[in-house]
Amino acid sequence: MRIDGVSYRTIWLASDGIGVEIIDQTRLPHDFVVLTLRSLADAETAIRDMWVRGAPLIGAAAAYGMALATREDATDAGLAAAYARLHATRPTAINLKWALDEMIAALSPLPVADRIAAAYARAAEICDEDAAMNSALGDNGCRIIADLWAKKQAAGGERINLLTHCNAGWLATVDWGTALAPVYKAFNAGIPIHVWVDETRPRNQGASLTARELNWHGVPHTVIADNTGGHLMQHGLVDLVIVGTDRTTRNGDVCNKIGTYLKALAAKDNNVPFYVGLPSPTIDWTVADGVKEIPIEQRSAREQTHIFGKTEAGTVTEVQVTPDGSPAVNYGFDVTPARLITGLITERGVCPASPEELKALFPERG
Ligand SMILES: CSC[C@@H](O)[C@@H](O)C(=O)COP(=O)(O)O
Repeated sequence: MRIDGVSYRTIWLASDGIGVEIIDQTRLPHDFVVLTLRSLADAETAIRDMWVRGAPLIGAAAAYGMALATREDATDAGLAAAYARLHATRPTAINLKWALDEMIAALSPLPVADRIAAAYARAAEICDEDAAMNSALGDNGCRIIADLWAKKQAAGGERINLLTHCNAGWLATVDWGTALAPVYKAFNAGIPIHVWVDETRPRNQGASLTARELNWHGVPHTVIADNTGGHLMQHGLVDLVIVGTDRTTRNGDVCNKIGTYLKALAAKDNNVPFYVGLPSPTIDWTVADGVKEIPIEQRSAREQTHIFGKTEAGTVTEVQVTPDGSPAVNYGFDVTPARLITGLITERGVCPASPEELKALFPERG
């Protein structure tokens, strides 16, 4: 992703070869701030407090967290303690556990003295693999958009209108994004595309992050209140929905940011195709029924009762939106059952959301 002519990933090794640099996503969209993580504790805080967020980026940050941890204690006991601390930071995105397991598999067989270098090497590989998978799934999703555009253009349409929820773009991954990778590929290929951006209360990942990155890339978009999508679909103003996912079960149930399920219901009722973009580390092969089995993160009620914004004077500040004393609850995710999903867009291709089709695409895992 390029910002003001400079190419960025969302996470990279600092020039000293030790620290890990990230973009502080809590400061976006108003301020672009790069932070350096120097310890296991820094990585833990960065994930838990959502300086970095989005399933694939959480996994990449956890991998580098393990690398930082090896500098503090690379023994088996040290690795196990680091695994436990990082694993406890956020419960829903399965990429976190996937990346930690990858790191343990790479490090455990090695002598302790070799583990620091190996940990940094595997973390860098995980980042490269994420970028490559997302690029490939972007190509696969772009073909869906191109087909829809060919039909719409033949019928006299002027542009493709795509709706997305939360931020499943470049900022949620190492590069490209998941739901937004097909958008960037389509835009780069000259397909006229416009994105309806759900604001995504309570943390506003749509309004603050998706809008920010589409804006950086020059993709036409419009931010909408979370409840607007159904109305737009009823009036033919949405050609397709693409969202990301924090965990997809082997049956094809999709867990994603709270509110995704309601968009899928509205899409089904209006015959709007509803797709999910996901790199394969987001599939949890150990889980079948997403509603019953996926742990749903509950975050601080303050994220619901308060909101950040920029004043006319240019100061970023937090204000309270609820009356004093009103309780609030903050579920982070919900599960969209496979029956509501048109297709899963992966790095290997697009498949219906079913156990048989997922297994056929990933025979070595299923
Ligand atoms: C490629 S990202 C897919 C999901 O991780 C994304 O849509 C999402 O729900 C992110 O949630 P967040 O709570 O911001 O980490």
